Amino acid sequence: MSAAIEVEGATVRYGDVLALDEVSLTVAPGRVCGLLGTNGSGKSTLFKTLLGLVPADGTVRILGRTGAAARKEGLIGYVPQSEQVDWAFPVRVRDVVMMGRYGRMGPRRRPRAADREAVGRALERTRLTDLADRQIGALSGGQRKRAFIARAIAQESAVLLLDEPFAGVDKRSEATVTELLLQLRGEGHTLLVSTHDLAQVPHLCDEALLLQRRVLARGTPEQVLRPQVLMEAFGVHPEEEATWTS
Ligand SMILES: Nc1ncnc2c1ncn2[C@@H]1O[C@H](COP(=O)(O)OP(=O)(O)OP(=O)(O)O)[C@@H](O)[C@H]1O
Repeated sequence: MSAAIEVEGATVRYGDVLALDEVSLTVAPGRVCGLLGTNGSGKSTLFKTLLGLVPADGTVRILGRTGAAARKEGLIGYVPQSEQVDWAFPVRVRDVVMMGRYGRMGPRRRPRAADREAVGRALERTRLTDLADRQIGALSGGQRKRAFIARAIAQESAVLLLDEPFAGVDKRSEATVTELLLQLRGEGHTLLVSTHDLAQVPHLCDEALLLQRRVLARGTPEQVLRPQVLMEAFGVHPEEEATWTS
C-alpha cells in the first residue's frame, strides 16, 4: 500500500535561515509517527510544508497528492500549536469545531444536519459537549487543545497533523488526548504528532523521527529514544529528563 505521508529531500529556507535540510519521512496509512526535536528544530515548518503552506524543495506527497491539493480536498486535519491561535477571537467552541466542516459546505457555509451531527459527535468524543457554547478563550489549555482536536475529528480527514498536542495541558486532558489519538489510529487515520514529551512516545507512536533541521534518527520509538542517540543529539538522557524544555 502506498504511503499516507511521503516526504523526500524537503529543504525549506526562510531568507537566510535553513529550517529544513533534506528531510525525508514516510508514514504508512494507519500509523502514528512521533516528531521529536527541540524548539526551533523545524517541526512546525515540516507541518506547514506538509500542508503546502510553505514552499519546499524536494517532494511532498499526502495520499499521492501535493500538500496543497490534499489540504484543499480536506484530506489533512491540522491541530496548530497553541501559540499560533488568537484566543481573543470571539468564537464559541461549537463554531471552532464546525470550521472542520467548512470544506464540505458551499460558499455560504450553511451547516446541514450531517455537519451538526459530526460536530456533536466530535464534541462528545473530546468531552466538550457541556462547554460547546463557551467562548474558546474562556477554556483551559487542555480544553482548548481538545477543541482543535474536535475540529480535526469533525473534518473526518484521513491524515492528522498535531503540533504539540500535549503542551500546556493538564493530566486529565493529556489522558483524554492520548486515548483519542489511539482511537483515531484504530479507525485507520494516519497521525504525525510533534511532542517535547518523550514519555508519550513509546505507548502512542509506532515510529518516531528525531529532527534537528535534518533527520538525526528515524525508526521505532526504541531505536530513536536510545540513550546514546539522545545524548549525542541534545545531551539529554530520557530517564533523567522525560520532557524537553525550551
Ligand atoms: N516565518 C519565519 N521567518 C524566519 N524564520 C523562521 C520563520 N518561521 C520559523 N523560522 C525559523 O526556522 C527554524 C525552525 O522553526 P520552527 O518553528 O519550524 O521550529 P519548531 O521545531 O516548530 O520550534 P517550536 O517548537 O519552537 O515552534 C527556527 O530557526 C525559526 O526561528
